[in-house]
Amino acid sequence: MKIAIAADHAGLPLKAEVAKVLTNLGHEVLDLGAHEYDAQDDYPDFARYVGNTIQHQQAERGVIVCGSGVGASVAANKMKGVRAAVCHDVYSAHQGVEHDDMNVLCLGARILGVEPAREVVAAFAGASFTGEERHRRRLEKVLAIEAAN
Ligand SMILES: O=C(CO)[C@H](O)[C@H](O)[C@H](O)COP(=O)(O)O
Repeated sequence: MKIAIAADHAGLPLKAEVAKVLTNLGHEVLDLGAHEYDAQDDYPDFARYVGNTIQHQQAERGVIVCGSGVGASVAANKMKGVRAAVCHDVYSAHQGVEHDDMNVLCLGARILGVEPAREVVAAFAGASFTGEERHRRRLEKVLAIEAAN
């Protein structure tokens, strides 16, 4: 799968680990920066880069890393077609895809250690939307909210 990743200054060190995990799992990683530390980096810019690649079908999924994961998810969810969430546990990371068709995982590098982050990223990348009727019904309702606003 093609997965876009990005991070602000706070998420930069963890982004490198995310890239390694995904590459080792056989995914194609599109690294949208930051590529060097700059304390003036702003997380909405990186959320937008990832969201744009998903909107233009240049990647199926994305991972955005900031300090807490919160800003990245708030910004990414403003973009049509993006379903982002902060997940710092393995269950949410796979269930969010399986039930909610989450396509962007947001991580907080100031919260989550490297080892748990590796497992969370692997769970996210390894999961698929189940497509069960109740999940489709709920997803349609989410998409209707998006379309109406
Ligand atoms: O955690 C974040 C947003 O939820 C981001 O990493 C922010 O950029 C964070 O606020 C960074 O804080 P800093 O004091 O500018 O390093």
